[in-house]
Amino acid sequence: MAPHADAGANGALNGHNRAAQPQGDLFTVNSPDVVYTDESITSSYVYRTTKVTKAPGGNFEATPFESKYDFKVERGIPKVGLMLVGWGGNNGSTVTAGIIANRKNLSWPTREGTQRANYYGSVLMSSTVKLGNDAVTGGDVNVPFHKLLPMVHPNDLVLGGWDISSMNLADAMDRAQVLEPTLKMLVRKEMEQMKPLPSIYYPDFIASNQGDRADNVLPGGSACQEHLEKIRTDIRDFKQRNALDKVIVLWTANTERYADIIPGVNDTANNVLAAIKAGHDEISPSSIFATACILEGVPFINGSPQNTFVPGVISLAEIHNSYIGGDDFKSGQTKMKSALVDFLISAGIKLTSIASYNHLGNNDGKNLAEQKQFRSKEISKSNVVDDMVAANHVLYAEGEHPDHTVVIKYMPAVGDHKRALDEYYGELFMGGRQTISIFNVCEDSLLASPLIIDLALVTEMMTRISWKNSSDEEYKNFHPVLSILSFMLKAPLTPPGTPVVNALAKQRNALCNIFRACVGLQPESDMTLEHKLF
Ligand SMILES: NC(=O)c1ccc[n+]([C@@H]2O[C@H](COP(=O)([O-])OP(=O)(O)OC[C@H]3O[C@@H](n4cnc5c(N)ncnc54)[C@H](O)[C@@H]3O)[C@@H](O)[C@H]2O)c1
Ligand SMILES: O=P([O-])([O-])O[C@@H]1[C@@H](O)[C@H](O)[C@@H](O)[C@H](O)[C@@H]1O
Repeated sequence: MAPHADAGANGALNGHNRAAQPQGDLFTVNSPDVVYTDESITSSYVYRTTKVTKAPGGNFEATPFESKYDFKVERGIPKVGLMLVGWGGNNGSTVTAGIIANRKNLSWPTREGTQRANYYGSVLMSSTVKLGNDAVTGGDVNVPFHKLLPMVHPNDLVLGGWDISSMNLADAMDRAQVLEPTLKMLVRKEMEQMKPLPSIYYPDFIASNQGDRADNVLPGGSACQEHLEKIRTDIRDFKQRNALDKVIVLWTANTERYADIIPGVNDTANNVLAAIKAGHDEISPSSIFATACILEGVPFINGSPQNTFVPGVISLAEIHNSYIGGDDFKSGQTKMKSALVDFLISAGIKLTSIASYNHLGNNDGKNLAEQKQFRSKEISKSNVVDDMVAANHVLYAEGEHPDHTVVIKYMPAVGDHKRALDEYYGELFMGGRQTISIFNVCEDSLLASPLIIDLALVTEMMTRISWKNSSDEEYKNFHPVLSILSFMLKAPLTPPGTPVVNALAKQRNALCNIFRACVGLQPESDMTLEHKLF
Protein backbone atom coordinates (compact mmCIF):
# COMPACT_ATOMS: atom_id res chain seq x y z
CA MET A 1 0.00 0.00 0.00
CA ALA A 2 1.36 3.43 -0.85
CA PRO A 3 2.57 5.59 2.07
CA HIS A 4 0.17 8.07 3.62
CA ALA A 5 -0.48 11.10 1.48
CA ASP A 6 2.00 13.92 2.08
CA ALA A 7 0.59 16.96 3.80
CA GLY A 8 -0.99 19.19 1.19
CA ALA A 9 0.61 22.46 0.19
CA ASN A 10 -1.08 24.13 3.11
CA GLY A 11 -0.10 21.22 5.39
CA ALA A 12 -3.73 20.91 6.40
CA LEU A 13 -4.57 17.24 5.79
CA ASN A 14 -7.41 16.42 8.18
CA GLY A 15 -8.00 13.09 9.89
CA HIS A 16 -10.37 12.05 7.13
CA ASN A 17 -7.54 11.69 4.70
CA ARG A 18 -5.27 9.57 6.83
CA ALA A 19 -6.13 6.35 4.96
CA ALA A 20 -3.26 5.32 2.76
CA GLN A 21 -3.69 6.02 -0.94
CA PRO A 22 -4.06 2.82 -2.98
CA GLN A 23 -1.40 2.45 -5.61
CA GLY A 24 -2.07 4.78 -8.49
CA ASP A 25 -4.09 7.55 -6.80
CA LEU A 26 -2.64 10.87 -7.94
CA PHE A 27 -4.33 13.11 -5.41
CA THR A 28 -6.46 13.13 -2.29
CA VAL A 29 -9.15 15.66 -1.55
CA ASN A 30 -8.54 17.53 1.68
CA SER A 31 -12.06 18.16 2.93
CA PRO A 32 -14.24 17.23 5.91
CA ASP A 33 -16.82 16.17 3.31
CA VAL A 34 -14.59 13.49 1.80
CA VAL A 35 -13.67 10.30 3.66
CA TYR A 36 -11.11 7.80 2.43
CA THR A 37 -10.91 4.21 3.57
CA ASP A 38 -8.98 1.40 1.95
CA GLU A 39 -12.23 0.21 0.39
CA SER A 40 -13.98 3.40 -0.66
CA ILE A 41 -14.13 7.13 -1.07
CA THR A 42 -17.33 8.71 0.24
CA SER A 43 -18.23 12.32 -0.29
CA SER A 44 -21.01 14.68 0.68
CA TYR A 45 -21.76 16.92 -2.25
CA VAL A 46 -23.89 20.05 -2.64
CA TYR A 47 -25.39 20.13 -6.14
CA ARG A 48 -26.27 23.71 -7.08
CA THR A 49 -28.74 24.48 -9.84
CA THR A 50 -31.10 27.32 -10.73
CA LYS A 51 -34.84 26.76 -10.87
CA VAL A 52 -36.58 29.06 -13.33
CA THR A 53 -40.23 29.96 -13.25
CA LYS A 54 -42.17 32.25 -15.56
CA ALA A 55 -43.59 35.19 -13.68
CA PRO A 56 -47.13 36.36 -14.57
CA GLY A 57 -45.82 39.30 -16.54
CA GLY A 58 -43.88 36.88 -18.77
CA ASN A 59 -40.50 37.48 -17.16
CA PHE A 60 -38.51 34.63 -15.69
CA GLU A 61 -37.73 34.23 -12.02
CA ALA A 62 -34.47 32.43 -11.26
CA THR A 63 -34.08 30.79 -7.86
CA PRO A 64 -30.79 29.19 -6.74
CA PHE A 65 -31.43 25.63 -5.58
CA GLU A 66 -29.29 23.17 -3.61
CA SER A 67 -29.53 19.38 -3.36
CA LYS A 68 -27.32 17.37 -1.03
CA TYR A 69 -26.05 14.01 -2.32
CA ASP A 70 -23.66 11.44 -0.88
CA PHE A 71 -21.46 9.52 -3.34
CA LYS A 72 -19.48 6.34 -2.73
CA VAL A 73 -16.70 5.07 -4.98
CA GLU A 74 -15.29 1.58 -4.55
CA ARG A 75 -11.49 1.93 -4.74
CA GLY A 76 -10.61 -1.68 -5.48
CA ILE A 77 -9.71 -2.18 -9.15
CA PRO A 78 -11.48 -5.31 -10.47
CA LYS A 79 -10.29 -7.73 -13.14
CA VAL A 80 -12.52 -6.84 -16.11
CA GLY A 81 -13.37 -8.70 -19.29
CA LEU A 82 -14.50 -6.83 -22.39
CA MET A 83 -16.49 -8.97 -24.82
CA LEU A 84 -16.96 -7.41 -28.24
CA VAL A 85 -19.81 -8.34 -30.54
CA GLY A 86 -18.23 -8.06 -33.97
CA TRP A 87 -14.77 -8.78 -32.51
CA GLY A 88 -13.38 -9.75 -35.92
CA GLY A 89 -14.31 -6.43 -37.51
CA ASN A 90 -12.12 -3.44 -38.28
CA ASN A 91 -12.78 -1.82 -34.90
CA GLY A 92 -12.63 -5.07 -32.93
CA SER A 93 -9.33 -6.23 -34.41
CA THR A 94 -7.79 -2.76 -34.25
CA VAL A 95 -8.65 -2.09 -30.60
CA THR A 96 -7.39 -5.57 -29.69
CA ALA A 97 -4.06 -5.00 -31.41
CA GLY A 98 -3.83 -1.57 -29.80
CA ILE A 99 -4.34 -2.89 -26.28
CA ILE A 100 -1.80 -5.68 -26.80
CA ALA A 101 0.74 -3.18 -28.19
CA ASN A 102 0.25 -0.86 -25.22
CA ARG A 103 0.36 -3.69 -22.71
CA LYS A 104 3.70 -4.80 -24.16
CA ASN A 105 4.90 -1.19 -24.56
CA LEU A 106 5.73 -1.97 -28.18
CA SER A 107 7.40 0.26 -30.72
CA TRP A 108 7.79 -0.44 -34.42
CA PRO A 109 9.51 1.08 -37.48
CA THR A 110 7.41 3.11 -39.88
CA ARG A 111 8.37 5.18 -42.92
CA GLU A 112 8.32 8.25 -40.64
CA GLY A 113 10.55 6.66 -38.00
CA THR A 114 9.87 4.68 -34.80
CA GLN A 115 6.25 4.66 -33.55
CA ARG A 116 5.43 3.80 -29.93
CA ALA A 117 2.13 2.36 -28.72
CA ASN A 118 -0.23 4.99 -27.26
CA TYR A 119 -3.85 5.64 -26.42
CA TYR A 120 -4.28 8.83 -28.43
CA GLY A 121 -7.95 9.59 -29.09
CA SER A 122 -9.03 8.23 -25.71
CA VAL A 123 -10.45 11.08 -23.64
CA LEU A 124 -9.64 9.16 -20.46
CA MET A 125 -6.11 8.07 -21.32
CA SER A 126 -4.89 11.01 -23.40
CA SER A 127 -6.66 14.14 -22.19
CA THR A 128 -6.34 16.08 -18.94
CA VAL A 129 -8.75 17.90 -16.68
CA LYS A 130 -8.12 20.85 -14.40
CA LEU A 131 -7.94 19.68 -10.78
CA GLY A 132 -7.57 23.18 -9.39
CA ASN A 133 -5.04 25.97 -8.93
CA ASP A 134 -1.61 25.72 -7.34
CA ALA A 135 -2.00 27.03 -3.79
CA VAL A 136 1.27 28.95 -4.10
CA THR A 137 1.63 30.07 -7.71
CA GLY A 138 -2.09 30.14 -8.60
CA GLY A 139 -1.41 28.36 -11.88
CA ASP A 140 -3.72 25.64 -13.19
CA VAL A 141 -2.97 22.11 -12.03
CA ASN A 142 -4.12 19.58 -14.64
CA VAL A 143 -4.25 15.81 -14.18
CA PRO A 144 -4.90 12.94 -16.63
CA PHE A 145 -8.67 12.37 -16.96
CA HIS A 146 -8.37 8.73 -15.91
CA LYS A 147 -6.71 9.79 -12.65
CA LEU A 148 -9.84 11.56 -11.40
CA LEU A 149 -11.12 8.26 -10.04
CA PRO A 150 -9.56 4.81 -9.42
CA MET A 151 -10.18 3.44 -12.91
CA VAL A 152 -9.31 0.19 -14.65
CA HIS A 153 -6.32 0.53 -16.99
CA PRO A 154 -7.08 -0.60 -20.56
CA ASN A 155 -3.88 -2.64 -20.59
CA ASP A 156 -5.53 -4.92 -18.03
CA LEU A 157 -8.72 -5.60 -19.99
CA VAL A 158 -9.25 -9.26 -20.89
CA LEU A 159 -10.64 -9.35 -24.42
CA GLY A 160 -13.05 -11.77 -26.04
CA GLY A 161 -16.22 -11.77 -28.08
CA TRP A 162 -18.28 -13.03 -30.94
CA ASP A 163 -18.34 -12.71 -34.71
CA ILE A 164 -20.37 -14.26 -37.53
CA SER A 165 -17.01 -14.58 -39.28
CA SER A 166 -14.77 -17.36 -37.99
CA MET A 167 -11.55 -15.55 -38.89
CA ASN A 168 -9.01 -15.39 -36.06
CA LEU A 169 -8.04 -11.92 -34.89
CA ALA A 170 -4.68 -11.90 -36.66
CA ASP A 171 -6.26 -12.67 -40.03
CA ALA A 172 -9.09 -10.26 -39.21
CA MET A 173 -6.47 -7.60 -38.57
CA ASP A 174 -5.06 -8.28 -42.06
CA ARG A 175 -8.56 -8.14 -43.55
CA ALA A 176 -9.14 -4.77 -41.86
CA GLN A 177 -6.06 -3.20 -43.53
CA VAL A 178 -5.78 -0.61 -40.75
CA LEU A 179 -2.44 -1.21 -39.00
CA GLU A 180 1.20 -1.11 -40.16
CA PRO A 181 2.71 -4.52 -41.09
CA THR A 182 5.59 -3.83 -38.69
CA LEU A 183 3.11 -3.56 -35.83
CA LYS A 184 0.99 -6.47 -36.98
CA MET A 185 4.06 -8.73 -36.90
CA LEU A 186 4.60 -7.94 -33.21
CA VAL A 187 1.05 -8.85 -32.12
CA ARG A 188 0.22 -11.55 -34.64
CA LYS A 189 1.20 -14.55 -32.52
CA GLU A 190 -1.08 -13.55 -29.64
CA MET A 191 -3.94 -12.55 -31.94
CA GLU A 192 -3.83 -15.82 -33.88
CA GLN A 193 -4.97 -17.54 -30.70
CA MET A 194 -8.00 -15.26 -30.45
CA LYS A 195 -11.02 -16.80 -32.15
CA PRO A 196 -14.50 -15.22 -32.00
CA LEU A 197 -17.35 -17.26 -30.59
CA PRO A 198 -20.12 -18.12 -33.06
CA SER A 199 -22.81 -15.50 -33.05
CA ILE A 200 -26.45 -14.83 -33.80
CA TYR A 201 -27.07 -14.12 -37.50
CA TYR A 202 -30.45 -12.99 -38.79
CA PRO A 203 -29.72 -12.02 -42.42
CA ASP A 204 -32.66 -9.63 -42.64
CA PHE A 205 -31.10 -7.24 -40.13
CA ILE A 206 -27.82 -6.49 -41.91
CA ALA A 207 -26.94 -5.92 -45.56
CA SER A 208 -27.26 -8.93 -47.86
CA ASN A 209 -23.65 -8.28 -48.94
CA GLN A 210 -22.51 -9.52 -45.50
CA GLY A 211 -23.58 -13.09 -46.17
CA ASP A 212 -20.23 -14.17 -47.58
CA ARG A 213 -18.50 -13.76 -44.22
CA ALA A 214 -21.16 -15.47 -42.13
CA ASP A 215 -19.45 -18.84 -41.54
CA ASN A 216 -19.52 -18.75 -37.72
CA VAL A 217 -23.21 -18.58 -36.83
CA LEU A 218 -25.49 -20.26 -34.32
CA PRO A 219 -28.14 -22.45 -35.94
CA GLY A 220 -31.61 -20.93 -36.31
CA GLY A 221 -32.42 -17.93 -38.46
CA SER A 222 -34.61 -15.87 -36.13
CA ALA A 223 -34.99 -14.90 -32.48
CA CYS A 224 -35.13 -17.85 -30.18
CA GLN A 225 -34.65 -18.72 -26.55
CA GLU A 226 -31.68 -20.96 -27.40
CA HIS A 227 -29.74 -17.99 -28.77
CA LEU A 228 -30.48 -15.96 -25.67
CA GLU A 229 -29.38 -18.75 -23.38
CA LYS A 230 -26.25 -19.48 -25.46
CA ILE A 231 -25.08 -15.86 -25.19
CA ARG A 232 -25.75 -15.91 -21.43
CA THR A 233 -23.71 -19.09 -21.15
CA ASP A 234 -20.89 -17.61 -23.24
CA ILE A 235 -20.69 -14.65 -20.86
CA ARG A 236 -20.64 -16.82 -17.75
CA ASP A 237 -18.04 -19.18 -19.24
CA PHE A 238 -15.79 -16.27 -20.30
CA LYS A 239 -16.00 -14.80 -16.81
CA GLN A 240 -15.25 -18.08 -15.10
CA ARG A 241 -12.49 -19.16 -17.52
CA ASN A 242 -10.62 -15.89 -17.06
CA ALA A 243 -11.30 -15.55 -13.31
CA LEU A 244 -12.90 -12.17 -13.92
CA ASP A 245 -14.61 -9.96 -11.38
CA LYS A 246 -16.89 -8.51 -14.02
CA VAL A 247 -17.63 -8.48 -17.74
CA ILE A 248 -18.74 -5.67 -20.06
CA VAL A 249 -20.24 -6.39 -23.48
CA LEU A 250 -19.97 -3.87 -26.31
CA TRP A 251 -21.59 -4.06 -29.77
CA THR A 252 -19.18 -3.16 -32.55
CA ALA A 253 -20.81 -5.47 -35.06
CA ASN A 254 -22.50 -4.33 -38.26
CA THR A 255 -25.17 -1.68 -38.27
CA GLU A 256 -28.59 -3.34 -38.27
CA ARG A 257 -31.76 -1.98 -39.81
CA TYR A 258 -34.19 -0.41 -37.36
CA ALA A 259 -36.58 -2.87 -35.75
CA ASP A 260 -40.26 -2.01 -36.06
CA ILE A 261 -41.79 -1.19 -32.68
CA ILE A 262 -44.70 -3.60 -32.45
CA PRO A 263 -47.18 -3.48 -29.54
CA GLY A 264 -47.26 -6.86 -27.91
CA VAL A 265 -43.82 -7.79 -29.27
CA ASN A 266 -41.10 -5.37 -28.15
CA ASP A 267 -42.96 -2.60 -26.34
CA THR A 268 -42.61 -4.02 -22.83
CA ALA A 269 -40.09 -6.14 -20.93
CA ASN A 270 -42.40 -9.14 -20.68
CA ASN A 271 -43.36 -8.90 -24.35
CA VAL A 272 -39.71 -8.88 -25.44
CA LEU A 273 -38.98 -11.97 -23.35
CA ALA A 274 -42.09 -13.66 -24.72
CA ALA A 275 -41.22 -12.67 -28.30
CA ILE A 276 -37.75 -14.16 -27.96
CA LYS A 277 -39.23 -17.35 -26.54
CA ALA A 278 -41.71 -17.44 -29.44
CA GLY A 279 -38.95 -16.82 -32.01
CA HIS A 280 -40.44 -13.56 -33.30
CA ASP A 281 -38.54 -12.38 -36.37
CA GLU A 282 -38.62 -8.68 -35.43
CA ILE A 283 -36.27 -9.21 -32.49
CA SER A 284 -32.77 -8.28 -33.70
CA PRO A 285 -29.49 -10.00 -32.80
CA SER A 286 -28.39 -6.86 -30.98
CA SER A 287 -31.56 -6.82 -28.89
CA ILE A 288 -30.96 -10.45 -27.95
CA PHE A 289 -27.39 -9.61 -26.91
CA ALA A 290 -28.71 -6.69 -24.86
CA THR A 291 -31.37 -8.87 -23.24
CA ALA A 292 -28.82 -11.58 -22.42
CA CYS A 293 -26.54 -9.00 -20.78
CA ILE A 294 -29.38 -7.44 -18.78
CA LEU A 295 -30.44 -10.86 -17.48
CA GLU A 296 -26.79 -11.58 -16.56
CA GLY A 297 -26.40 -8.17 -14.89
CA VAL A 298 -23.63 -7.33 -17.37
CA PRO A 299 -23.45 -3.80 -18.86
CA PHE A 300 -24.22 -3.67 -22.59
CA ILE A 301 -23.09 -0.76 -24.78
CA ASN A 302 -24.23 -0.26 -28.37
CA GLY A 303 -21.59 1.27 -30.64
CA SER A 304 -23.84 1.18 -33.69
CA PRO A 305 -26.85 3.31 -34.66
CA GLN A 306 -29.69 0.78 -34.78
CA ASN A 307 -32.51 0.86 -32.21
CA THR A 308 -31.23 -2.09 -30.20
CA PHE A 309 -32.88 -0.55 -27.16
CA VAL A 310 -36.49 -0.94 -28.14
CA PRO A 311 -38.86 0.13 -25.34
CA GLY A 312 -39.13 -3.39 -23.94
CA VAL A 313 -35.35 -3.74 -23.63
CA ILE A 314 -35.05 -0.39 -21.84
CA SER A 315 -37.81 -1.46 -19.45
CA LEU A 316 -36.02 -4.77 -18.85
CA ALA A 317 -32.82 -2.89 -17.98
CA GLU A 318 -34.76 -0.73 -15.51
CA ILE A 319 -36.42 -3.74 -13.92
CA HIS A 320 -33.09 -5.56 -13.54
CA ASN A 321 -31.17 -2.39 -12.68
CA SER A 322 -28.55 -3.36 -15.28
CA TYR A 323 -26.55 -0.74 -17.18
CA ILE A 324 -27.09 -0.10 -20.90
CA GLY A 325 -25.72 2.66 -23.11
CA GLY A 326 -25.53 3.81 -26.72
CA ASP A 327 -25.88 4.59 -29.57
CA ASP A 328 -23.26 4.78 -32.33
CA PHE A 329 -19.62 5.72 -31.66
CA LYS A 330 -19.04 9.43 -32.29
CA SER A 331 -15.70 9.15 -34.01
CA GLY A 332 -15.01 11.64 -36.78
CA GLN A 333 -17.38 13.66 -38.96
CA THR A 334 -20.12 13.86 -36.33
CA LYS A 335 -17.72 14.57 -33.46
CA MET A 336 -16.40 17.54 -35.45
CA LYS A 337 -19.99 18.62 -36.15
CA SER A 338 -21.04 18.47 -32.50
CA ALA A 339 -18.18 20.82 -31.63
CA LEU A 340 -18.38 23.15 -34.64
CA VAL A 341 -22.16 23.63 -34.55
CA ASP A 342 -21.98 24.36 -30.81
CA PHE A 343 -19.22 26.90 -31.42
CA LEU A 344 -20.96 28.66 -34.32
CA ILE A 345 -24.43 28.87 -32.80
CA SER A 346 -23.18 29.84 -29.34
CA ALA A 347 -21.13 32.55 -31.06
CA GLY A 348 -24.39 33.92 -32.46
CA ILE A 349 -23.80 32.84 -36.06
CA LYS A 350 -26.96 31.50 -37.73
CA LEU A 351 -26.17 28.21 -39.40
CA THR A 352 -28.64 27.75 -42.25
CA SER A 353 -27.36 24.58 -43.87
CA ILE A 354 -25.08 21.64 -43.10
CA ALA A 355 -24.07 19.22 -45.84
CA SER A 356 -22.24 16.12 -44.63
CA TYR A 357 -20.91 13.73 -47.23
CA ASN A 358 -18.48 10.93 -46.76
CA HIS A 359 -17.19 7.93 -48.59
CA LEU A 360 -15.29 4.96 -47.24
CA GLY A 361 -14.28 1.54 -48.41
CA ASN A 362 -14.27 -0.71 -45.33
CA ASN A 363 -16.79 -3.42 -44.54
CA ASP A 364 -18.82 -0.95 -42.47
CA GLY A 365 -19.19 1.15 -45.60
CA LYS A 366 -20.11 -1.96 -47.56
CA ASN A 367 -22.85 -2.80 -45.06
CA LEU A 368 -24.09 0.81 -45.15
CA ALA A 369 -24.35 0.63 -48.93
CA GLU A 370 -27.79 -0.91 -48.47
CA GLN A 371 -30.61 1.51 -47.75
CA LYS A 372 -32.03 0.03 -44.55
CA GLN A 373 -28.63 -0.02 -42.85
CA PHE A 374 -27.76 3.44 -44.16
CA ARG A 375 -31.07 4.75 -42.77
CA SER A 376 -30.00 3.72 -39.24
CA LYS A 377 -26.80 5.72 -39.67
CA GLU A 378 -28.53 8.67 -41.32
CA ILE A 379 -30.78 9.03 -38.27
CA SER A 380 -27.91 9.00 -35.78
CA LYS A 381 -25.85 11.44 -37.85
CA SER A 382 -28.73 13.84 -38.41
CA ASN A 383 -30.10 14.45 -34.93
CA VAL A 384 -26.83 15.66 -33.46
CA VAL A 385 -27.56 19.40 -33.90
CA ASP A 386 -31.11 19.44 -32.50
CA ASP A 387 -30.34 20.54 -28.92
CA MET A 388 -27.93 23.28 -29.96
CA VAL A 389 -30.46 24.77 -32.39
CA ALA A 390 -33.37 24.50 -29.95
CA ALA A 391 -31.33 26.29 -27.26
CA ASN A 392 -30.99 29.45 -29.36
CA HIS A 393 -34.40 31.01 -29.99
CA VAL A 394 -32.73 34.31 -30.84
CA LEU A 395 -31.46 32.80 -34.09
CA TYR A 396 -34.12 30.15 -34.66
CA ALA A 397 -37.89 30.44 -34.34
CA GLU A 398 -39.80 27.53 -32.82
CA GLY A 399 -39.35 24.54 -35.11
CA GLU A 400 -36.85 26.33 -37.37
CA HIS A 401 -33.57 24.53 -38.03
CA PRO A 402 -30.75 24.46 -40.58
CA ASP A 403 -31.06 22.34 -43.71
CA HIS A 404 -29.12 19.18 -42.96
CA THR A 405 -28.21 16.39 -45.32
CA VAL A 406 -26.13 13.25 -44.77
CA VAL A 407 -24.65 11.23 -47.60
CA ILE A 408 -22.51 8.09 -47.29
CA LYS A 409 -21.03 6.31 -50.28
CA TYR A 410 -19.08 3.04 -50.47
CA MET A 411 -15.80 3.42 -52.34
CA PRO A 412 -13.68 0.28 -51.78
CA ALA A 413 -10.45 1.93 -52.92
CA VAL A 414 -10.08 4.13 -49.82
CA GLY A 415 -10.65 1.31 -47.31
CA ASP A 416 -10.83 2.45 -43.67
CA HIS A 417 -9.50 5.91 -44.56
CA LYS A 418 -12.89 7.61 -44.70
CA ARG A 419 -13.13 10.91 -46.57
CA ALA A 420 -15.58 13.33 -44.91
CA LEU A 421 -16.51 16.49 -46.79
CA ASP A 422 -18.64 19.01 -44.91
CA GLU A 423 -20.04 22.41 -45.80
CA TYR A 424 -21.38 24.70 -43.08
CA TYR A 425 -23.28 27.68 -44.46
CA GLY A 426 -24.66 30.49 -42.31
CA GLU A 427 -25.75 34.09 -41.90
CA LEU A 428 -23.55 36.80 -40.43
CA PHE A 429 -24.00 40.36 -39.26
CA MET A 430 -26.08 42.58 -41.56
CA GLY A 431 -26.83 39.99 -44.21
CA GLY A 432 -23.34 38.58 -44.55
CA ARG A 433 -22.85 34.94 -45.45
CA GLN A 434 -20.26 32.45 -44.20
CA THR A 435 -19.22 29.20 -45.88
CA ILE A 436 -16.96 26.76 -44.03
CA SER A 437 -15.74 23.76 -46.04
CA ILE A 438 -13.95 20.89 -44.34
CA PHE A 439 -12.14 17.96 -45.91
CA ASN A 440 -11.41 15.49 -43.13
CA VAL A 441 -9.74 12.11 -43.64
CA CYS A 442 -11.15 10.21 -40.69
CA GLU A 443 -9.21 6.99 -40.04
CA ASP A 444 -12.42 5.24 -39.00
CA SER A 445 -11.09 2.40 -36.86
CA LEU A 446 -8.20 4.40 -35.37
CA LEU A 447 -10.76 6.97 -34.20
CA ALA A 448 -13.35 4.47 -33.01
CA SER A 449 -11.01 2.10 -31.14
CA PRO A 450 -10.12 4.57 -28.35
CA LEU A 451 -13.85 5.26 -27.95
CA ILE A 452 -14.41 1.56 -27.30
CA ILE A 453 -11.86 1.82 -24.50
CA ASP A 454 -13.45 4.97 -23.05
CA LEU A 455 -16.93 3.44 -23.19
CA ALA A 456 -15.74 0.29 -21.44
CA LEU A 457 -13.77 2.14 -18.73
CA VAL A 458 -16.48 4.71 -17.93
CA THR A 459 -19.13 1.99 -17.87
CA GLU A 460 -17.02 -0.14 -15.51
CA MET A 461 -16.35 2.89 -13.30
CA MET A 462 -20.09 3.54 -13.07
CA THR A 463 -20.58 0.04 -11.67
CA ARG A 464 -18.39 1.12 -8.70
CA ILE A 465 -20.16 4.43 -8.03
CA SER A 466 -23.30 4.69 -5.94
CA TRP A 467 -25.26 7.63 -4.55
CA LYS A 468 -27.96 8.55 -2.08
CA ASN A 469 -29.78 11.64 -0.94
CA SER A 470 -27.93 12.75 2.17
CA SER A 471 -31.06 12.02 4.19
CA ASP A 472 -31.37 8.44 2.90
CA GLU A 473 -29.82 5.31 4.32
CA GLU A 474 -29.23 3.17 1.25
CA TYR A 475 -26.86 3.89 -1.63
CA LYS A 476 -28.07 3.04 -5.13
CA ASN A 477 -26.90 2.91 -8.77
CA PHE A 478 -27.36 5.65 -11.30
CA HIS A 479 -30.28 5.13 -13.67
CA PRO A 480 -29.65 2.00 -15.81
CA VAL A 481 -29.46 4.11 -19.00
CA LEU A 482 -25.94 5.55 -18.86
CA SER A 483 -26.35 8.97 -20.46
CA ILE A 484 -22.96 9.87 -18.94
CA LEU A 485 -21.47 8.06 -21.97
CA SER A 486 -22.79 10.67 -24.42
CA PHE A 487 -19.38 12.22 -25.22
CA MET A 488 -18.45 9.00 -27.04
CA LEU A 489 -21.76 8.57 -28.87
CA LYS A 490 -23.61 10.17 -31.80
CA ALA A 491 -27.13 9.46 -30.58
CA PRO A 492 -26.93 9.39 -26.79
CA LEU A 493 -29.48 7.15 -25.11
CA THR A 494 -30.96 8.90 -22.07
CA PRO A 495 -33.38 7.77 -19.36
CA PRO A 496 -36.92 7.94 -20.75
CA GLY A 497 -38.29 11.49 -20.69
CA THR A 498 -34.93 13.19 -20.12
CA PRO A 499 -33.32 15.61 -22.61
CA VAL A 500 -30.57 14.61 -25.05
CA VAL A 501 -27.42 16.76 -24.99
CA ASN A 502 -25.25 16.55 -28.11
CA ALA A 503 -23.00 19.60 -27.63
CA LEU A 504 -19.55 18.07 -27.26
CA ALA A 505 -18.22 20.48 -24.62
CA LYS A 506 -21.29 20.02 -22.42
CA GLN A 507 -20.96 16.25 -22.71
CA ARG A 508 -17.32 16.31 -21.65
CA ASN A 509 -18.06 18.71 -18.79
CA ALA A 510 -20.83 16.45 -17.52
CA LEU A 511 -18.51 13.43 -17.48
CA CYS A 512 -15.72 15.37 -15.77
CA ASN A 513 -17.93 17.12 -13.21
CA ILE A 514 -19.79 13.97 -12.20
CA PHE A 515 -16.42 12.30 -11.59
CA ARG A 516 -15.29 15.39 -9.62
CA ALA A 517 -18.47 15.26 -7.53
CA CYS A 518 -17.67 11.65 -6.63
CA VAL A 519 -14.64 12.95 -4.74
CA GLY A 520 -16.43 16.00 -3.35
CA LEU A 521 -15.09 18.57 -5.80
CA GLN A 522 -17.30 21.29 -7.28
CA PRO A 523 -17.33 21.79 -11.09
CA GLU A 524 -14.48 23.83 -12.53
CA SER A 525 -16.26 27.10 -13.39
CA ASP A 526 -13.44 28.68 -15.44
CA MET A 527 -14.40 32.00 -13.84
CA THR A 528 -10.87 32.44 -12.47
CA LEU A 529 -12.09 35.23 -10.19
CA GLU A 530 -8.80 34.85 -8.33
CA HIS A 531 -7.20 36.43 -11.38
CA LYS A 532 -9.80 39.15 -11.83
CA LEU A 533 -10.68 40.49 -8.42
CA PHE A 534 -7.76 42.61 -7.37
N1 LIG B 1 -15.40 5.09 -37.03
C1 LIG B 1 -15.98 3.89 -36.99
O1 LIG B 1 -15.41 2.88 -37.32
C2 LIG B 1 -17.38 3.83 -36.50
C3 LIG B 1 -18.01 4.98 -36.00
C4 LIG B 1 -19.31 4.88 -35.54
C5 LIG B 1 -19.96 3.67 -35.58
N2 LIG B 1 -19.32 2.58 -36.08
C6 LIG B 1 -20.07 1.33 -36.12
O2 LIG B 1 -19.32 0.31 -35.49
C7 LIG B 1 -19.65 -0.94 -36.12
C8 LIG B 1 -18.37 -1.66 -36.48
O3 LIG B 1 -17.61 -0.90 -37.37
P1 LIG B 1 -16.41 -1.63 -38.13
O4 LIG B 1 -15.73 -0.62 -38.99
O5 LIG B 1 -15.61 -2.41 -37.16
O6 LIG B 1 -17.25 -2.62 -39.05
P2 LIG B 1 -16.83 -4.06 -39.61
O7 LIG B 1 -17.83 -4.40 -40.65
O8 LIG B 1 -15.40 -4.09 -39.96
O9 LIG B 1 -17.01 -5.02 -38.34
C9 LIG B 1 -18.27 -5.50 -37.97
C10 LIG B 1 -18.09 -6.96 -37.60
O10 LIG B 1 -19.31 -7.45 -37.09
C11 LIG B 1 -19.50 -8.76 -37.54
N3 LIG B 1 -20.91 -9.05 -37.35
C12 LIG B 1 -21.96 -8.66 -38.10
N4 LIG B 1 -23.11 -9.12 -37.54
C13 LIG B 1 -22.76 -9.75 -36.40
C14 LIG B 1 -23.47 -10.41 -35.36
N5 LIG B 1 -24.82 -10.50 -35.40
N6 LIG B 1 -22.78 -10.94 -34.32
C15 LIG B 1 -21.44 -10.84 -34.27
N7 LIG B 1 -20.69 -10.25 -35.23
C16 LIG B 1 -21.36 -9.72 -36.27
C17 LIG B 1 -18.97 -8.76 -38.95
O11 LIG B 1 -18.62 -10.06 -39.38
C18 LIG B 1 -17.74 -7.86 -38.80
O12 LIG B 1 -16.59 -8.61 -38.52
C19 LIG B 1 -20.53 -0.61 -37.32
O13 LIG B 1 -21.89 -0.79 -36.99
C20 LIG B 1 -20.26 0.86 -37.53
O14 LIG B 1 -21.34 1.55 -38.14
C21 LIG B 1 -18.07 2.62 -36.55
O1 LIG C 1 -18.64 9.14 -36.57
P1 LIG C 1 -18.78 9.72 -37.93
O2 LIG C 1 -17.47 9.89 -38.64
O3 LIG C 1 -19.64 10.92 -37.98
O4 LIG C 1 -19.67 8.63 -38.75
C1 LIG C 1 -19.08 7.62 -39.48
C2 LIG C 1 -19.79 7.60 -40.77
O5 LIG C 1 -19.57 8.84 -41.40
C3 LIG C 1 -19.22 6.50 -41.62
O6 LIG C 1 -19.81 6.52 -42.89
C4 LIG C 1 -19.54 5.19 -40.92
O7 LIG C 1 -19.03 4.16 -41.69
C5 LIG C 1 -18.90 5.14 -39.59
O8 LIG C 1 -19.44 3.99 -38.95
C6 LIG C 1 -19.22 6.34 -38.73
O9 LIG C 1 -20.52 6.22 -38.23
